[in-house]
Amino acid sequence: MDVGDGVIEVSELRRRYGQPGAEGFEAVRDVSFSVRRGELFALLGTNGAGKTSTVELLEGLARPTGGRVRVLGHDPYEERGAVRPRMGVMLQEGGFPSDLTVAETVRMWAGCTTGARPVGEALGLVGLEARRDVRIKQLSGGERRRLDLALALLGRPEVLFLDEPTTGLDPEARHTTWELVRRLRDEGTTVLLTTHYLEEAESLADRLAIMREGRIVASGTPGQVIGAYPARIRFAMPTGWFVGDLPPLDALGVLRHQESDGRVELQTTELQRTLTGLLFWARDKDVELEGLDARTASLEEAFLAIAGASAPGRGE
Ligand SMILES: Nc1ncnc2c1ncn2[C@@H]1O[C@H](COP(=O)(O)OP(=O)(O)OP(=O)(O)O)[C@@H](O)[C@H]1O
Repeated sequence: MDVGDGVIEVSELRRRYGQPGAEGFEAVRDVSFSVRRGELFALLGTNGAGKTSTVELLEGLARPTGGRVRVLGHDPYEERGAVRPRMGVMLQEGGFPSDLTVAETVRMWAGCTTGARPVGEALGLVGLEARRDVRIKQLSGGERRRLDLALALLGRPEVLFLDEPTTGLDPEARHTTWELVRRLRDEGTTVLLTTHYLEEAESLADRLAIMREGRIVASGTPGQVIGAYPARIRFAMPTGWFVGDLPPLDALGVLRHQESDGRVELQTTELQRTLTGLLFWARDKDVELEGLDARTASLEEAFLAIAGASAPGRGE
């Protein structure tokens, strides 16, 4: 993986929970990746895969047990003062004083932020201007999430860490947030995102990594990760014809096939070759493949195959 121009550089990172000397539990095991300036990198994985444990090390909230982290060229734990003013962090739980209003909260935060945006501008970014005088305890879960994002953006960060930023947002607010994140990325902000919404990762990420049991088990552009998984072709076998009447499936690049009630599903990593062979066969036999549907794997299918390959285990 490229290093050098990496705004975030992580190599052989490890994090163990528990008392030093005791066996404990290793939540991050030998993780390496780098994120370039203006790139949006998504870290995916099932619950407990180690995403938050990794991101907290990048945010300088804990010291790694092993390996190395650099953010903007600095060790985020040892040189926190050099890095913190240049990063924006949106944690999974904001935790604000519930009696303050939205505007008071932003103002309080601005007091400890260098070069903070004006309150109105920060709230405008996330569509909360109209809620500025509402107390935190009266906000909906989605509005609190948007306030979390406004606070993360307050200091115009060069690096933005977003830990499940759209959890609890309605579809419209989620799309608005995606637009905002895209705009920030296009303006040069480097973004590290964790999310359980695969559509979000597929739509936003320039590159992504999937974690399982503390390790990265797949990484690349969404297209590369998806491309490693078979495409599917589905159709109804024409009346009077059987799968055995098709050209030899392995010669068409088919990896697996199944048939049920006359519906056939073929899996292939060579979608064009398989589809062409199938369509030529149908034309030669002058039959129609009803309900013909051909599609590449989705990130969700790839994710389920990769991340769900075995149950999370402890103590390996
Ligand atoms: N303070 C802690 N002490 C001991 N174990 C912990 C601690 N924090 C997290 N863990 C364990 O480390 C593993 C990784 O947790 P982590 O929160 O990093 O996963 P995650 O991928 O962010 O999950 P989620 O998607 O649920 O947020 C889990 O098995 C979790 O139980």
